[in-house]
Amino acid sequence: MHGAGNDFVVLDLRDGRPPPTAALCRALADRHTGVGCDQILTVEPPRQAGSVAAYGIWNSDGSPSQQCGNGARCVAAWLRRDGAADAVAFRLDSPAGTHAVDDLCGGRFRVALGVPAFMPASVPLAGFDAPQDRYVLDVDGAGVEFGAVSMGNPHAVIEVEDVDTAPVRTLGPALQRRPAFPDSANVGFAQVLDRTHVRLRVYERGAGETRACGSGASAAAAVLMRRGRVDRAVEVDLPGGTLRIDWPRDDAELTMAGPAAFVFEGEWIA
Ligand SMILES: N[C@H](CCC[C@H](N)C(=O)O)C(=O)O
Repeated sequence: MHGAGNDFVVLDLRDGRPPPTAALCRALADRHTGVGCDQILTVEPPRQAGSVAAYGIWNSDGSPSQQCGNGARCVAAWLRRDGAADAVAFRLDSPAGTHAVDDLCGGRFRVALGVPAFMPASVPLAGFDAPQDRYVLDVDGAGVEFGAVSMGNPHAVIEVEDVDTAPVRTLGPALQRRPAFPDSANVGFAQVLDRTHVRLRVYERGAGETRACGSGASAAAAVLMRRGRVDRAVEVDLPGGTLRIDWPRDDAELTMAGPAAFVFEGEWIA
């Protein structure tokens, strides 16, 4: 499956099979000797009463994550197709919490991803006690200014003049490797076009640059909204597609809406 070009192998483990090992995730994700994907998603029995199912997330390098916005929409589409979610509104559990999902029809879904967490300890971001709209870290001798927020997974957001020329594949890994990010980070490069449109590229933790990052679009929108740079409803244009982010108030849940598509089904020959 893919959500705006962020692609996934989806494993249905609702029969109680164990989650994949890191080695199996890396094997599945290999784009030459495996299936090829940015992340592996597992569909699992619900963790909370009232939820239809739960999902797990593993990056292509085998590392686990607590959240995947594009993946949440794909799991929602999976559950609607197999009838487990028999209503257009239902709830899904992730390692980050429980999420209200709306099937918007036409292959589009909206997911409530919780309240963005800006406390440094929540990101986590070490070396800072109170939340700041802008942090500065020294990266290879140069000061890099960024915002930081957790969507259940850690994000750094750098504002740039032009995403096409942003140093995504050099500064992304350099920043996520800083000791200030003890759990690494997904690094977004955001270009504000106007108050309702943002362009974004994301160098993801555990996967490198992806064609879209749902939690990254949410994180970038939340940082820019808190700075007053954009309105509380924005379209985020990523290389693989456009996501709609709404975050009406700082104490409200943020919602992310976008596509989810099935690509191929097969059997893994171990
Ligand atoms: N690389 C992320 C997980 C996948 C997130 C992304 N694909 C999304 O749509 O949110 C992390 O390690 O936190």
